Amino acid sequence: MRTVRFLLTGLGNVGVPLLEILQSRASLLLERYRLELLPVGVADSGGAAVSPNGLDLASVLEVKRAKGSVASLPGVGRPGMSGRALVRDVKADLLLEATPTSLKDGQPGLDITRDALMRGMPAVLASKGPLVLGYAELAALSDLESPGRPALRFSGAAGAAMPLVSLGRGDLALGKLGRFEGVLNNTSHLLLCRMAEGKTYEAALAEAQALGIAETDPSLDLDGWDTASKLVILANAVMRVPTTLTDVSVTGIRGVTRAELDAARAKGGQVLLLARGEPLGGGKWEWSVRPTGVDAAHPLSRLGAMEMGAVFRSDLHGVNTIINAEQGARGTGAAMLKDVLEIFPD
Ligand SMILES: NC(=O)C1=CN([C@@H]2O[C@H](COP(=O)(O)OP(=O)(O)OC[C@H]3O[C@@H](n4cnc5c(N)ncnc54)[C@H](OP(=O)(O)O)[C@@H]3O)[C@@H](O)[C@H]2O)C=CC1
Ligand SMILES: N[C@@H](CC=O)C(=O)O
Repeated sequence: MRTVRFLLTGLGNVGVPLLEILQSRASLLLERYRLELLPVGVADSGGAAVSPNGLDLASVLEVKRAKGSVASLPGVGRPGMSGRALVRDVKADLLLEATPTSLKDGQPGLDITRDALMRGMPAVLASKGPLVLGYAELAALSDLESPGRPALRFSGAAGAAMPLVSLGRGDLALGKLGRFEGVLNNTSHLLLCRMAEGKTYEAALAEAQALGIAETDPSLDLDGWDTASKLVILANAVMRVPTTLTDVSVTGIRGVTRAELDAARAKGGQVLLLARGEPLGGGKWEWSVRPTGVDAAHPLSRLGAMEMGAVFRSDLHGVNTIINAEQGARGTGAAMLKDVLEIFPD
């Protein structure tokens, strides 16, 4: 049996289900992969909890379900201890990062991830900020560009449970990729669908928040920036084109009218917040995110309210369309654990 001691920063809609999966699948991990994942440090906005022998998952989950901080846990709580201090001071084999995304400075995830990689600790990210603002730097610090450096994985950041990074980087290897299209943000898609059904914007956003899929700052969803972030991550990691947010033309869903929604539905399609990458030749691509009316012939035209999807076109592999129906953020936790299994293969 192998024991991997891990740190988890961020214990919200993603971090909590991740720990729940670890609890419910602990015996499967042991039986199938001979792997024990031991939480030795966790952090939220109030501080941290640390135990070199392993934290009691039930107590961590109990305090988070009660909306408390792990810093209050008797004996192990460290009020005010930051995620960065956790990575610096606690001996561990792996970082799992799920703090809120900031597209202004990538923090706190960017510093936390950089510190972990520089300490030789592999990192698995759900947060997008570090990748969107620091992809080149983090790739150079990790196995993505520097063989022998610690691993950096981020399946959950670029499409939650939809395995876009694995498909694009792995299964479509050697293909010359053509136009990419994707509905990469569940919250905005749910809002567009609910508005087409006659629901209010506010009610639809409340539904997304109750499901745990809206960003901590939901304007990232509504204004297209979460979609653009995922597109930037895919551009760098899958299309392998150095790309930043300033390369993406971004329009969110706030200006979409009921008439536009009705017109698209009348043609058997719908309005999608579509992320698009268009190869222009010579290694250049055009990137955009904008509400787009698609007709019935489009591969994503029948996407349900709780679905996201993407279309990869490759000269070797043809057209691959992937659609994922998800209920909440649990799939992101599962995607992070898939990344862990990739880093620590049997
Ligand atoms: N929700 C989803 O479906 C998905 C989310 N993501 C990404 O995953 C990340 C987490 O999302 P989500 O769980 O929904 O967000 P939440 O807002 O639900 O949770 C964020 C967590 O981070 C903690 N936190 C906030 N600031 C700090 C800090 N400075 N140091 C340490 N911990 C901190 C919060 O603490 P406290 O508990 O005290 O508030 C909370 O536990 C985001 O970057 C998001 O973009 C990726 C894919 C899907
Ligand atoms: N806010 C995002 C969560 C996953 O990245 C979404 O709604 O898709």
